Amino acid sequence: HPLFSGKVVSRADLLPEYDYVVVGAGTSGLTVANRLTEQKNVNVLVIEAGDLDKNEDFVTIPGLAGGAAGTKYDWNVTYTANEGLGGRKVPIPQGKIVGGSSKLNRLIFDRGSKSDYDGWESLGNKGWNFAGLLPYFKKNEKFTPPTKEIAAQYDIKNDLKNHGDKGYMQTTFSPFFWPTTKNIVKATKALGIPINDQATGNAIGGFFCPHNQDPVTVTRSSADEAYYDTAVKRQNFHVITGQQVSRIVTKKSNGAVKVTGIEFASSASAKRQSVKVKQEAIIAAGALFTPQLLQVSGIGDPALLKTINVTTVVELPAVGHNLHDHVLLAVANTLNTTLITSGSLRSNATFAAEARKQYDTEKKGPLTSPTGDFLLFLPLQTYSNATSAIASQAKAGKASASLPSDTPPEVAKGYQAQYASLNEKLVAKDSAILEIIWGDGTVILGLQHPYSRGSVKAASSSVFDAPLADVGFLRNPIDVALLREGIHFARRLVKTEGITELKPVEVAPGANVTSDADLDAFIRRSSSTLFHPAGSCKMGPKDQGGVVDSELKVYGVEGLRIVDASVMPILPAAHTMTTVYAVAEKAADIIRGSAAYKAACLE
Ligand SMILES: Cc1cc2nc3c(=O)[nH]c(=O)nc-3n(C[C@H](O)[C@H](O)[C@H](O)COP(=O)(O)OP(=O)(O)OC[C@H]3O[C@@H](n4cnc5c(N)ncnc54)[C@H](O)[C@@H]3O)c2cc1C
Repeated sequence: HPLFSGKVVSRADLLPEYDYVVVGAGTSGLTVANRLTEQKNVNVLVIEAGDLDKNEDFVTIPGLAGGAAGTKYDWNVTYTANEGLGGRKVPIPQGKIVGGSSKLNRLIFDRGSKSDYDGWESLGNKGWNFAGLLPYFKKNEKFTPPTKEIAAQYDIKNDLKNHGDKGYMQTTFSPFFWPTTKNIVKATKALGIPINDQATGNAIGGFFCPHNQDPVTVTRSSADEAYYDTAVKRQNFHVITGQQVSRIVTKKSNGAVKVTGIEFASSASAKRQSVKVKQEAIIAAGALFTPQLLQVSGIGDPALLKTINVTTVVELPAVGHNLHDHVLLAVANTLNTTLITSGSLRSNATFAAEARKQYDTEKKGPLTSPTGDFLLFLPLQTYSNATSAIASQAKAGKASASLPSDTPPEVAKGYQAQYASLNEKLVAKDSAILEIIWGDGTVILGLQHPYSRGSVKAASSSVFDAPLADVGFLRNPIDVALLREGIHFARRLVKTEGITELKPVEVAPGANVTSDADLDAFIRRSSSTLFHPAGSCKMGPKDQGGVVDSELKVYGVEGLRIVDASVMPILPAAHTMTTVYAVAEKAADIIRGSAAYKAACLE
């Protein structure tokens, strides 16, 4: 085809012009593109840098989930050297594939608490609260309750009114739980921690966690199976793969800047090609690549743009700031038990072969489980006795301790409001500070409301040079204190009835590591990512560092919206995929309610 060198997946003809061009066929991009093409008079092109997968086992089989990280389906990028981690560089997997990171992830499908989303509204985003998002959480999913056996064994009850049954995303519980899940549930009860249903807005305490997997085929349900497969036969839904968007093309007239096209290429040296945008460009390239694309297109901080030789089109210094991510820290124990554990899949070839046979023939057994069947999301006062000491430390501290030194004033002002909200979360009972993922002796701690912030900066004027993403982990020492308390809790947990019978012996950091100084050194030496970068083009008032308004429109540019993880003003205490889908479903409704969309439908 004369217009492009990549592959148009859905149709052989790329049109010169589309109503909507979506950048990135990932979790959010496919959701929005699917919903917009439900109206057949509107046409949409999705441009994706990666390719379609070939249904490899590591993509489809729940027990192998996460296996696509580090492959050609991953951008294989790394956060920049992190001062708070002693200069370490932490790899951050990001999907480069149709389906985006929903093809790489661990299938944990959970919502945050009501307080998390209500907090978005309090930061100046009208209508963005739990009640406003609930219809979209439901719209996304087609929920199937657990099998009778699992429900009975674990006493899992789900109120179906909190779930969707018509969505494209298949969600259910895996039909196999690793045996020591019973031990962690028993210990949770012994500690007096309540077990709730995460879908209700009360994702506090313990909960049994659904996964985005199909209950019949027992394979991953990603944005690809859910939103691409169901839209691909529509004549008005076009997808082109293997093409990286290199620039958002804009035009200035009468003082206004308007998007007119999208430019793309298959490689840094390939010829740039472009399509025209009739109504809007919708950016869904993820929390690291979306701000980079804006910057190389001249939308960002003039000081940064000057250093990379890009002419400023729209002055928006907040682009790329407020990047944050959940911090992961593992406290590891060996177990002495006759129960089978997930490590057997790697260490015992006979066991692994039997598990594979069982999966292939019956769709049962260990490979149906991505693990993470039971999670804990704990308020500070549930896992620590140091709440008032840490709350005083935070109150006495300066918000600026969380921020890079070159933070623009409006971003710092917006963060001041976040800091106040984070301080409230420290003492709240309805806000989780720490996640615990039990992995057969390994207690994974996930810091849910980190104080520290970083930024994404384009490294050059070329989108083909990986962006410089400084996630700023542990910049603020409060984050270290919250994790230190987490280690103390992990130790208490394994000394609790339920876990004691597994005879745990701590191997990392090791029982002899007890002083604050030694624990802090371990934390800085070992922390990494829980894979949830967000916030780098946050939704919020412009004078508080917002990049998009509450309709997800980029300030100062007509015809440009962002719909991915970068718009979250502050991370919820939850894994991020489910929230990304809800935001994208809501985004599609916002766009469909717009005058431009309605006018296009009438044409
Ligand atoms: C290893 C891993 C494990 C995770 N585990 C979980 C989990 O178990 N549960 C959970 O809830 N969350 C999990 N997450 C997080 C979750 O998957 C993400 O938050 C979510 O998928 C992000 O969606 P998105 O739409 O913002 O970006 P993505 O889904 O990453 O989509 C972005 C898309 O844009 C494309 N793109 C980028 N730049 C360009 C460009 N210039 N031109 C064209 N295309 C471009 C990318 O290739 C990609 O396909 C995990 C993530 C990872 C990486």
